[in-house]
Amino acid sequence: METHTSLKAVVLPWLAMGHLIPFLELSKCLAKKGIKVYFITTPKNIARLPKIPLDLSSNLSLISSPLPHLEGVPNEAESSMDVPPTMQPKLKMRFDLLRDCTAGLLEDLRPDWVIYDFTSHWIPSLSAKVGASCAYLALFNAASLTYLGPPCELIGNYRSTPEDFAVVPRWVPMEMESKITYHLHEVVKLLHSVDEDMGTPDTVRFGSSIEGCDFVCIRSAYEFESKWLELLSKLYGKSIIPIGFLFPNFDEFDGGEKWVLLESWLDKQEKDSVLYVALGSESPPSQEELTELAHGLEHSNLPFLLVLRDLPGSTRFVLDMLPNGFLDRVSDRGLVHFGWAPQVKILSHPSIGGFLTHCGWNSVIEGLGLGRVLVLFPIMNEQGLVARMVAGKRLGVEVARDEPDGSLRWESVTKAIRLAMVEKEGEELRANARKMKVDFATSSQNHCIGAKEGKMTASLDKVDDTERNQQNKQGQLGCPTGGACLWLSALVSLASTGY
Ligand SMILES: O=c1ccn([C@@H]2O[C@H](COP(=O)(O)OP(=O)(O)O[C@H]3O[C@H](CO)[C@@H](O)[C@H](O)[C@H]3O)[C@@H](O)[C@H]2O)c(=O)[nH]1
Repeated sequence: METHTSLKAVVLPWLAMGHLIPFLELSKCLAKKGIKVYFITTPKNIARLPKIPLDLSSNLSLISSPLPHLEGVPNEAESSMDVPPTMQPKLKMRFDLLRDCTAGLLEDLRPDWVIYDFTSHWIPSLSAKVGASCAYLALFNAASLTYLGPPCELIGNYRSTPEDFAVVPRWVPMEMESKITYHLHEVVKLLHSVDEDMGTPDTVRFGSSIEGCDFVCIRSAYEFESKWLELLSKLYGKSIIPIGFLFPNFDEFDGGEKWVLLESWLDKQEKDSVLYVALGSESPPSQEELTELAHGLEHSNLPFLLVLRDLPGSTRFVLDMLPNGFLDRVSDRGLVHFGWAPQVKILSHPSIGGFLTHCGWNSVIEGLGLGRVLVLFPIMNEQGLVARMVAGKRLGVEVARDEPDGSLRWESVTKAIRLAMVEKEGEELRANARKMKVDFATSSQNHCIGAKEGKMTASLDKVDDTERNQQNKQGQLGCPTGGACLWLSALVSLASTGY
């Protein structure tokens, strides 16, 4: 195995479980390659992460960086799952207060590379000060990122009305025949959640992160969305490295006592019979959504495992938001789990057949990576775009909502669940999803077939630095300069050879 013992990388994810987990997976890959990795996050988030495998602990250090206080954010809130959606922008402002402390750490650690998330769009200038190169790790898929647009569009915020967002963007060529766009009601909801006084908008964070980096790593693969990856590279004017799906190793997750109970219930169910229902870490359903979801599950007459968490900052228990008598009526075939659930372990159980998901990219990867057919139930962020992409690939079915207001009826929930899980017309979806397990497994093993099959790997070793720089300027190769290429080639070889 090729190793890179002299290289150091600092990794700085956003404070959200859906970001901490894949950043940690990438860190583990790099540590396996002999790169010394410093993973920076807050104390509470460190405690939430799976244990670092012993054989990697000498190369992978978790650095605890306490969050400074910010008025209006509870001191104990260290992750997006600790605050309601309305407080997310404030949590980002609190995260921005880590800038000085991060600058100090970079001075001390003197890394070759910094790998950062969209929230820390201030990393490129800090990296430059210590002579480090930087890579932005994008955790959306390429189709969604393409829809969001190039950095100038994101920073300029040129799309301003809901209607602007409900059409396929002008930079997506007609021949792509894309149907990936937001529904009007999704945009209205998104725009309502943006408060002008809440610091740097997400669009600017995304745009500046893309603009400032030496290259973009993306959690996807060429086999899955080659056309989107190619278009995105053109749009960004720099190359992007699809690093594969970073599928988490579920053996490393300690399910604890919760898992013992869940497993014993799952063991009693028939193979492929149970629908797993979970809505991620930061997308709480509204009262209307939860009511209709519960009635939809009830009327489906199928076994299910529903995961719910209390809304952060709310005085109301989520249990009290369920319809009266629901738990009793479904007790013979449904289990409701309250609190954080060992999701990857659950999804890997043979009795799980399908996954009703909010379409967070991690959940979609985890569901498809285990061959589960998806029932697509987007709630916020880019999730509507993910739902349309996955439905377009015939890997799942989206729960229909009423236009124009996006209201939900339990009948649509029941219909989508039954189609995906048992109806004859859903057989193609189930077969396609099962096949994805094989595709994702191969891709995870190889850690980014995309890069292997793409132009990057081939080009890298053949061009010298001058040529690279020229190509880089033209946006053809996107290879960072000088010694940085060493690290990049480590990443690319990691991508192409697996570990
Ligand atoms: O009870 C739980 C809840 C979540 N998870 C894990 O937490 C992660 C959740 O990630 P994801 O499914 O992507 O959901 P969110 O964290 O809610 O997603 C945020 O981050 C994603 C990646 O950027 C975006 O696609 C979403 O829109 C955004 O809301 C996954 O690994 C889950 O396995 C658990 O293990 N147990």
